[in-house]
Amino acid sequence: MDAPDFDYETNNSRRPAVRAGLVVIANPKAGGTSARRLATAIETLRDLGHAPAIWYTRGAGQGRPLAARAAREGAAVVVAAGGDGTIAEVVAGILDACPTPGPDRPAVGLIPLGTVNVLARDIGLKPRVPRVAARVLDAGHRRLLRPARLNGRPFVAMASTGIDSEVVRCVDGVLKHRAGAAAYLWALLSIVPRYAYPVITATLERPDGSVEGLTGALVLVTRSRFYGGSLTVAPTAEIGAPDLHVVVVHRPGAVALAGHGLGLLTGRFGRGPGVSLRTARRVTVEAAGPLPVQADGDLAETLPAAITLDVEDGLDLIAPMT
Ligand SMILES: Nc1ncnc2c1ncn2[C@@H]1O[C@H](COP(=O)(O)OP(=O)(O)OP(=O)(O)O)[C@@H](O)[C@H]1O
Repeated sequence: MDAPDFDYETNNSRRPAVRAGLVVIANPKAGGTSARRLATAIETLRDLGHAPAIWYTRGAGQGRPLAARAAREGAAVVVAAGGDGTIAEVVAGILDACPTPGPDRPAVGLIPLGTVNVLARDIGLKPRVPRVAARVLDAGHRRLLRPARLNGRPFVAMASTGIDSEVVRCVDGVLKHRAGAAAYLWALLSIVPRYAYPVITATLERPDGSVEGLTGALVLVTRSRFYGGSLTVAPTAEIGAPDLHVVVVHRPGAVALAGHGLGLLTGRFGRGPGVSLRTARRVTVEAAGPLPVQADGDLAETLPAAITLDVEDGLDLIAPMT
């Protein structure tokens, strides 16, 4: 991202959240972000009568304490300007500051400026159209967002382990910044010839109280119906629903992978054999080794992992009217 258009000292941290109402937590390193787009969103908000405070992150993980501070200072809406990783940090910060549901818990808003932006796409908010994002924030329509937790850490779109977490581990940050989502495809193509498909076990606590064990080469637990942009992976998943959606890809190998890729592109993913789709309240994921786990596009953990959903974690998300 270019140097921010805003005066750093004036806009970062000086304006108390309670007077600003809207606090924008901006990740200046989010892929595809440009200072111009963020500035357009802020200008539009100001034209609409808002006086947002802009707080830039200065490093990975900073969105969480900044959002917690905004919530503690009385912000009505904490806006994540960035991608899914930034949204997850902002949500985590809000939940840190306001662990009990109630009117004091601020809503979360989005200015989607990331590389993939799964959550924004899921709610019908086009990435990188800053004026529209600002108008959606101004309109203030709310819907429920229930994040899940990966070993206690909130995520908003999905967590997974298998070849896609290896892709996240290997993706070239510079290429991601320049080429966007194509960098993930490039990383995938470079990994496929040498990838040793692991055996991953997922133990699901189903909504009816039963327990089911599934084994596969890739396990994905999602809040969103979308994957990698707007590709439908779990058609009945809903970001406010009280259940996790679990996708287990059973068959290892490049041919099976190509078939699943085609299924995603044609909207037929999961209809054939080789994939299980389930709902669950809690998922435990294990493998023989410490495989990487990605959450919302960032490396988050290594196995073993427990993925949970607590209905108390729900918060309002400012979203377009559907
Ligand atoms: N100032 C910063 N410098 C370096 N990294 C940062 C900074 N602020 C945030 N980050 C990290 O950048 C990571 C990626 O950010 P984010 O998810 O917003 O963008 P993205 O990866 O381009 O988008 P998406 O997740 O939608 O593909 C997050 O894990 C976050 O912790």
